Amino acid sequence: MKRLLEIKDLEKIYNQAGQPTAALAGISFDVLEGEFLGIMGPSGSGKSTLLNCIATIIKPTTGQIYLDKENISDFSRNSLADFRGQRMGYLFQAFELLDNLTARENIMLPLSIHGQSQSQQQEKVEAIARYFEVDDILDQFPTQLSGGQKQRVAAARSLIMDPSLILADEPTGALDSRSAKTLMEKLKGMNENQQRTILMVTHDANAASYCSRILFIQDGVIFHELRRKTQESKQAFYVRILHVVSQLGGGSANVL
Ligand SMILES: Nc1ncnc2c1ncn2[C@@H]1O[C@H](COP(=O)(O)OP(=O)(O)OP(=O)(O)O)[C@@H](O)[C@H]1O
Repeated sequence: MKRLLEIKDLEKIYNQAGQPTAALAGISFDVLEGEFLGIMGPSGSGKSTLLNCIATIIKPTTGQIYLDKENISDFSRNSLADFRGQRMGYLFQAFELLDNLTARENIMLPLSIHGQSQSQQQEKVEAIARYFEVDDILDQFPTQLSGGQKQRVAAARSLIMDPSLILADEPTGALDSRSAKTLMEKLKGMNENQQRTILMVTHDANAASYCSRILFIQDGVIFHELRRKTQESKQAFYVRILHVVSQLGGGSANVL
């Protein structure tokens, strides 16, 4: 399978009160097209820094990130914004919906920015809203929606441009377990049926058990990797994830 994302010797040094601190300490890995990769690790291990470097929100100190063989650290500001919008979709813990726009307008926003016709936009929005089971609330505003509905609207928005890569940072972090399950099943469905590539940072072992592979990071480097075996049940994979989590000294699914 094709390598969609290549991370090479990525280092990010922050200055903390005059002291250089390595949030990423030379991390390298690849993500294959169609993978659902989880990133787990203790608080402060560098997960968000890694995701934000890939999202081109922050610049690494050294190292390279290739998306589809293009070095995304080489992009000029304008092409970067374009690139971000079309090639990557983002899903965050805090939904990041615009409260003064309806669910429909929120989902449509990336399409409007990239100049698609109204009829094309409507069709696409309705299809993706049906998939995420938010088609009946499209004309409501975010403040009228439950947390689960908001996150499914945000997920629909992150996928509306057909991005090559979806970046998710704690997408279930603010959801109750039932809403989290629905969201994860929808994302997994997109991954399996449409070969969408997803990279997800999570503290939640249950959400992580939907992944095909998990990288555990600590002190800005990879210290362990788990791969879901062919035919392995989600439950059996979950138990293996918990085992690694407990070895890290957390002892509980939510401590990482
Ligand atoms: N803007 C910043 N300036 C200085 N130091 C930072 C900055 N952002 C992160 N750090 C430091 O970099 C390290 C990694 O932080 P990061 O947020 O990537 O970890 P994380 O694994 O995502 O943590 P959490 O699970 O708590 O969100 C930490 O030591 C953090 O204090």
